[in-house]
Amino acid sequence: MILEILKCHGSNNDFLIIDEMTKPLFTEQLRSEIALLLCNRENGVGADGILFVLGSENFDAKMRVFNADGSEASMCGNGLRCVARYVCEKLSIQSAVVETMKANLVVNERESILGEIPTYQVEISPVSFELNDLPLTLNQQTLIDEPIQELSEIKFTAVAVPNPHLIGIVTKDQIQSNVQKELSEKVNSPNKLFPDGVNVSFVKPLQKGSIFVRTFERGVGFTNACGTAMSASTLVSCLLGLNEFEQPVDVYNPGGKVRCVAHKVDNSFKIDLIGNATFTHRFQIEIQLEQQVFSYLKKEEITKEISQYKSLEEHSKQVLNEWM
Ligand SMILES: N[C@@H](CCC[C@H](N)C(=O)O)C(=O)O
Repeated sequence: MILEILKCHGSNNDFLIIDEMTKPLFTEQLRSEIALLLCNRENGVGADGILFVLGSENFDAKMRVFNADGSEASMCGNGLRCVARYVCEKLSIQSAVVETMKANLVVNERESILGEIPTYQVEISPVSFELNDLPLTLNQQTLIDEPIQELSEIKFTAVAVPNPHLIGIVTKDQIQSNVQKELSEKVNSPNKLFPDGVNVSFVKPLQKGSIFVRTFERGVGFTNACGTAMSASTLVSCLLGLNEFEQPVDVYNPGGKVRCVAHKVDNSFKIDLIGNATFTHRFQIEIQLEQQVFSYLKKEEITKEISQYKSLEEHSKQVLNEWM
């Protein structure tokens, strides 16, 4: 089978987009196997995940997200920005609704966050602090800024947006230590607390209106950034009084920077995630699904977009050098 693949990234969290809008091409099992084969950084194309873009009966498109280990996730914030751009450009529209596993989400083209970098805003919702929704097996209903005794002394907040996140506000020393890796590996191996695993973020407040977030992603490991994690971290920083609801928060990450706005209406929450949607490569591959092998027929690097994004990487590095 011959496949066209678009490689893209949001904050250097990179994905392969496979277009199934005209008709579904794969079974569930095959999507998982393709993710394992193509995301491999040694002998695959290399990516943190695959975004399958499908047609939708009631909305503009549907997104399915598979992690590099072949597991499916209910949501992907950085990936949704890339899918937003893909769908808007394909349908010649500036705004769309994309169906995801648990919600139909509004996405919009936005003015660039720096230079001419293509920028999209996506809605991150639904949000739940109920432990059953992650799931996190503890004898309580929610976990807001509290340590989990079995894990560590760090205080965590557990939130589903709707994929599961564990967010800890930490010091610079804790970010630079091995603690996050050890703890994340524990909760993403078979364990009683998080039967489905969890994305673990360490958050360092920088100054009012800006935070740094580093995330160990379920199904991948440390990535340059995780969009749902940065959204969840912004929300938690507002809930704990470090930042303000309805005000933009600059979220720095090892791959760049995004802007998030957390909204609270009565007791329900949602977050806007605004950031780059950069297309870096176009590939045509021939894939033999039964043998699980592939070869390249065409490779094209989109150099203009790769160099446009460098300005944001530089800006982010400079800011982090000042503050961290
Ligand atoms: N990188 C993504 C999240 C991808 C899914 C996550 N690893 C999970 O399993 O929940 C993002 O940008 O949100």
